[in-house]
Amino acid sequence: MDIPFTKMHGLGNNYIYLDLFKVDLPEEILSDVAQKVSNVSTGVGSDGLILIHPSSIAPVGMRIFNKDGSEGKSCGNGLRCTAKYAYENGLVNEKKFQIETKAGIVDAVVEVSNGIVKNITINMGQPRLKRSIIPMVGEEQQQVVNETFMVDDKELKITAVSMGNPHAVFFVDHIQDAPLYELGEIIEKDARFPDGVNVEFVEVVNETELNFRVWERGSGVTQACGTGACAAVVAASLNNFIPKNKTITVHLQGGDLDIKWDEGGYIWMSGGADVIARGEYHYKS
Ligand SMILES: N[C@H](CCC[C@H](N)C(=O)O)C(=O)O
Repeated sequence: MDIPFTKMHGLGNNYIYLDLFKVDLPEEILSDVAQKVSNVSTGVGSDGLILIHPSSIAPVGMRIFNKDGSEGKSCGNGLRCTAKYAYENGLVNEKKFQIETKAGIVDAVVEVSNGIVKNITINMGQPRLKRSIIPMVGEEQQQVVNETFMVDDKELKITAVSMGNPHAVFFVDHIQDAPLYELGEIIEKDARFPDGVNVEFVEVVNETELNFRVWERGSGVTQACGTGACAAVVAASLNNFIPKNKTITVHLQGGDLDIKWDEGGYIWMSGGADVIARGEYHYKS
């Protein structure tokens, strides 16, 4: 099956995007397509697969599948790329519009120059903080802020945040010392997270800057994670490392995102998105 695709990235967090306004794929092959197309040797190579699809509740919808074929519920970098694609390909004709995700509907605003989307701001909604919603085992109504979290014989301090997808945030003194490869996969698959978890290590540079690295559920280390950057700002604020309602610059491996947790409790994410290539993927089941 030959499938037209667009490869796009947000700060190096790259996905293969399929436009389901133009192609139709059976639900049962999506996970297999995600695994195969993401393979850098035998596929196109990416952090996963994103579907831009018709929606009955918004002008456009977005679904994300990780490199391992698992489906996530939201994707910050993916939402910025989806907004860019939707505007530049005429799926929407306003600069402000909504996008449906499995984590709920988000509001997008695109900044355009000569018909090209240069920057995208997304209202990512409100963070979910109760253990039962993260989800994380333990007292259901509790939040998880600066809690002791033992991994083998290592004592870590965890703050857990959901942006519709689960994030485990750990603060470190120096980002270059973050145990991304030693602990990323262990924590991702820890039984205390029934659905698995995205794992972020964060260094507080000052009260308006964070350094950030991520091990993603289902994809491993990526250059950037938009929902993770939102979770990092929420966690830093909950720990009183940074103020609320101020724009925080998050320095990710692939570049910077501006994030604000506003007085209404909404998280705003602003950053770029780029097209890498267009082509035709020869999928074999
Ligand atoms: N890279 C994405 C997050 C993917 C999340 C996915 N790994 C999961 O929740 O399973 C982002 O920019 O927000």
